[in-house]
Amino acid sequence: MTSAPSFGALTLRVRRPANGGSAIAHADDGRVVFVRGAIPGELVTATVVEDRSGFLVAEVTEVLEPSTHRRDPLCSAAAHGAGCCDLAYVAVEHARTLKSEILTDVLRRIGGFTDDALAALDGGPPTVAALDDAGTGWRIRTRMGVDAHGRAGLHRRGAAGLVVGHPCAQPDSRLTDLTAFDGRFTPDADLALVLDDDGARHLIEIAPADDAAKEGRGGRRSDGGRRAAQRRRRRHERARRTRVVEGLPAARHQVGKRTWDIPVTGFWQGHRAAAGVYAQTVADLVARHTDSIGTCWDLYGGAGIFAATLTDTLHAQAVHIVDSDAGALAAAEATFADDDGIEVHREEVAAAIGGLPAAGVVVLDPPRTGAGAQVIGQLAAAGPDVVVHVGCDVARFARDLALLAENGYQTREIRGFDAFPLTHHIEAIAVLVRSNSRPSSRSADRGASPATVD
Ligand SMILES: C[S@@+](CC[C@H](N)C(=O)[O-])C[C@H]1O[C@@H](n2cnc3c(N)ncnc32)[C@H](O)[C@@H]1O
Repeated sequence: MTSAPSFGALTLRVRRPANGGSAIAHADDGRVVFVRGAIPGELVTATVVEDRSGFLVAEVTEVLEPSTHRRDPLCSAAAHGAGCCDLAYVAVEHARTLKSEILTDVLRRIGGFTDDALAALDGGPPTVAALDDAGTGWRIRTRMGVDAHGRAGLHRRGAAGLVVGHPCAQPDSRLTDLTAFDGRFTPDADLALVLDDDGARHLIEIAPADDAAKEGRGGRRSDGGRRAAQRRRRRHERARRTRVVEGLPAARHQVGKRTWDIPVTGFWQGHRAAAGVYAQTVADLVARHTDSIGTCWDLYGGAGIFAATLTDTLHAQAVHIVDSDAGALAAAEATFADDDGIEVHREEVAAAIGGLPAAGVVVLDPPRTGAGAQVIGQLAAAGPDVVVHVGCDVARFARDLALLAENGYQTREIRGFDAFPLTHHIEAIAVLVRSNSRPSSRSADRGASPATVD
């Protein structure tokens, strides 16, 4: 990557949305320009900030012909340079329309779906649906940083430092009003904040990172470098001291009849409606595609939201939850202490699959990196009849669907969810069925019983 002083400012007609929050235009020489801060249809001037082989990246400096969907930024923090709400300037409903276009586009380009294949899906080409009516104030779990004066703030986009005194529009406002703590946090610490289902706030301070751990923040770097740095930061974070500032070390969340006590520093869906909607969606999609459900796997299962719905709604005989996170699995063990049918495996998914009993239904909910070729190959070799893929990065999700297709699984339905309003992120859930006649090596002992949906 080199800077491109020769390009300077460009005047561009912006054509269509791109995955990742930019919009696509073409420079006079025909090169593709990914424009940040623009809405398809607009005429803008933009400054080139990156010149990569084959395409440019530019940032809007002036909107000459604004879209009717342009809004004053809904997020004060983003308007002041924070990296939180990259689509804060787009009306939330229109952003959903753009996300639907992006979802079908990545399914075509990366997932290998033709227009006919998308039209043939149950429900037709997928769209991105709202999780609830709230475009703002939906987040119940968030992270913040602490500046040198002990004040909470949001990390800047693409740069070191914090934006202080300007709230982000994503969190429930009960979560991030921290003025009472101004000057009282440890400089350079991180904060984990959670609102539990009763509306109580839980706040943990994570001691300042050492220099290696700080690598994971800020600054411009290639995507691969950023992800590696994030992994290193997470590893370091586990070793950092934590201090409960308010509330408890774990927060209670409920889905259906089950409750979980999830560590404040651990993983739970960020949108208050997400866990319930995804659980219902998984149950619905599985029930549509199998009339027998015996043993299931909940891969990357965390605390076991899907294990619960497979057991409680679909009456699975046995569910194996696999996750590498000790905190999530401790929560799962406590929640399922009286369920003989639910077993917890603390392992990497790739290492665990070979040792699990055969399953007729597999739900996988990998992190943003997706499951990848190795895990998809192992999964397909085990030969479940039905696979449900829950993806929080649509490009990796589409790649995993393509890998599943290569391994004999046909996608039947895909649903998109606007689980991160004000940002470009999209959640998608697909159901696939085994379409080849290759028998599973372990299909004999599935112990199937009729699937019913409560
Ligand atoms: C998107 S979260 C989903 C968690 C859970 N399904 C839920 O909805 O709460 C991804 C989960 O994958 C786990 N994870 C990430 N990489 C893993 C791996 N290689 N093997 C096992 N678990 C992994 C994380 O600990 C995290 O709990």
